[in-house]
Amino acid sequence: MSAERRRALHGLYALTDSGLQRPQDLPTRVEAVLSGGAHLLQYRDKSARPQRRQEALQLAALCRAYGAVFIVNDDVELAVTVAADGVHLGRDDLSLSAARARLGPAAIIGISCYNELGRARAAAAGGADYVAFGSVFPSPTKPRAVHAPLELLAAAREVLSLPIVAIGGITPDNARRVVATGVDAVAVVRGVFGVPDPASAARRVACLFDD
Ligand SMILES: Cc1ncc(COP(=O)(O)OP(=O)(O)O)c(N)n1
Ligand SMILES: Cc1ncsc1CCOP(=O)(O)O
Ligand SMILES: [Mg+2]
Repeated sequence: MSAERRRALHGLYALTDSGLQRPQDLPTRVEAVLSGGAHLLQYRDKSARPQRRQEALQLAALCRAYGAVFIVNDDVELAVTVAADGVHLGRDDLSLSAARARLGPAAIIGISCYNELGRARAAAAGGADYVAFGSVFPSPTKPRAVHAPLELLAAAREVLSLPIVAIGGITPDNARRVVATGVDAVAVVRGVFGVPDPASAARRVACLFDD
């Protein structure tokens, strides 16, 4: 992986949630998080609302303006439509190989590995650009997520050379302990979008990483 791509997959990775604000407030909230220093943004909307395309296009433009990476969750066709930088895929989504065939070699493809190192090794061997482990802490956004403890993140860092993302229950108050395991990025929903001041929450997490 190029040094430039490695640098891009580093720092605060903010994930949207359509339940956390009025639809008309989403771009302003995202801009606040980007201005606070998020390096990556994932459009994560589990609904089938027809506005998804328009929202994703708006967020893609904002990310371009801030030099942030724009990732679409689950939906490879939406990623193509809005010319996203890549997609994030879990076990219920399209396979890594099918997504790579559709998106091409330049696309960033992230894979959910839950608490399974074996799944991460397979993703790395299959050409994933990053792997994600979680939930590190209990997550109100995904209450049934399996637990991926800090010790697993540290063990993953020892054996994996591709970028590692930690997710689940991460907030400005606990992110330092997660970053200390050596992960490349922390993925956060409520810790930045579920608070009154998203820009300052984002700043508090982003400043834990060297730039
Ligand atoms: C960065 C990141 N990590 C993990 C996930 C979870 O993906 P998945 O397991 O497919 O669950 P949903 O998010 O689709 O509900 C993620 N989206 N992003
Ligand atoms: C998508 C996902 N996968 C594991 S936990 C989680 C949700 C993370 O949201 P929050 O940062 O609000 O805990
Ligand atoms: Mg998914």
